[in-house]
Amino acid sequence: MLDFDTAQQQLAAAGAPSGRTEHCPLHQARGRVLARDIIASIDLPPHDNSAMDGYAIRFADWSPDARLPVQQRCFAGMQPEPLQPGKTIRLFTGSVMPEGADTVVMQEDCTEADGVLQIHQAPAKGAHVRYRGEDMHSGGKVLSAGTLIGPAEITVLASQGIAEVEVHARLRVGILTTGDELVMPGNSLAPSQIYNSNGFMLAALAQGLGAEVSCVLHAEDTAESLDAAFRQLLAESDLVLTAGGVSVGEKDLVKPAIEAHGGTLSLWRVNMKPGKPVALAHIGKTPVVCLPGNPVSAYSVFTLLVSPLIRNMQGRGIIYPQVQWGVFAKDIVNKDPNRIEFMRVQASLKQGQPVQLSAYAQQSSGVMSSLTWATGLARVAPGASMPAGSAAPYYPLALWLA
Ligand SMILES: Nc1nc2c(c(=O)[nH]1)N[C@H]1C(S)=C(S)[C@@H](COP(=O)(O)OP(=O)(O)OC[C@H]3O[C@@H](n4cnc5c(N)ncnc54)[C@H](O)[C@@H]3O)O[C@H]1N2
Ligand code: MOO
Repeated sequence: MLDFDTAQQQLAAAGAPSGRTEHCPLHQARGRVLARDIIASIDLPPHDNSAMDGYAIRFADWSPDARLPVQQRCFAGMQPEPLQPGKTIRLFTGSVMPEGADTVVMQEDCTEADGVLQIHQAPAKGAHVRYRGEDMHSGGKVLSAGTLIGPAEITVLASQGIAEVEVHARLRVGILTTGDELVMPGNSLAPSQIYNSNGFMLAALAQGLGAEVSCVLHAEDTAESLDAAFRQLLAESDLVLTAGGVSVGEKDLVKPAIEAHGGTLSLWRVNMKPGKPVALAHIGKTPVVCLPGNPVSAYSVFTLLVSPLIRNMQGRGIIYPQVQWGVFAKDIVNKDPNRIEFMRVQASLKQGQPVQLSAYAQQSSGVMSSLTWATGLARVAPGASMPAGSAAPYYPLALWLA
């Protein structure tokens, strides 16, 4: 059996970014991946300015009974006059600091009457001033190529006046399910049939990572149906995912279909539970990853083994999200002596305590209800007995499926 961490690294390296990039308007950039470093073209803030509604003074002019005539009212967006000695300039949050002023007194700490200011609270020198370039410096790198663009990155890009960014072309993922027992949701079920959940699940998982789903196909268990499906998948996709039908059963037609398209499939038995059977092939440059048919197994394999490959092919700088730690709320046993168990767990946080991990009662790979309940996967070594309170690596789904 292939070691889980080795399998994760080998799969992550099974594909590369296509090199195709495109220009994307900022309002459509959320979820895209930067293709180039972003260098600041302006200092931010671009000038010293006030952090409060108040008055600009020269600190040296202040004394408990000073009376400072108001020289100018300077709103944000106006150019202030140089501050004359012994005077003050009325400012608002974001107003440019006048030349000669070094301190802002907030309006709650003073009173203005008949155009003269009296300050009741001793100011601190330099108070409430935001300095030019204290946030970003012209010429400095503000974002790196490979960054996933979210609201924070969009804020930074907009603040630099950037309206359009160069991003990696969206990764196109094609999905194939197989199995004659499967029926599409929306149809009625005959005896011995079940609904096809893997196709919808894998599409949603790929979209959740920011990939574009090029097609979701279901092939009958015949060579012709699979051949036609692979033709379409390969024409439309950068990465192909299949679910089911590649382990040890007798009706395994996925492997010959891949071989018929010039791929060589290496079937791995990865030492993970759920999710042992995983296969990888390349048809031309296109990686094809075959996931187990059990939906929970396919979900776990996607999360832990396929998501790093997708991030890598998207051109992202971080392909392995953080693995955190938690402690089990109850005693846990992994009865399998050979496979690492990735248990569906819910994490909860209480003040001053380590993250508590509660395992779903039913850990079988057929139990899909565990997926909506879980916040992550906890890793338990083969054969390990973990008394309540013992620490385990925790893979948060919020990070691993993003
Ligand atoms: N004799 C052995 N049997 C099995 C082994 C083994 O080592 N020896 N491994 C087990 C493990 S672990 C898994 S996981 C499964 C994987 O089987 P396959 O990947 O070949 O998948 P199938 O046999 O086609 O299906 C398994 C299961 O999942 C259901 N399924 C398949 N596709 C879908 C779908 N799109 N939506 C919903 N459910 C789906 C299918 O009906 C089966 O119940 O093999 C074990 N057996
Ligand atoms: O590994 Mo299978 O995925 O246990 O059900």
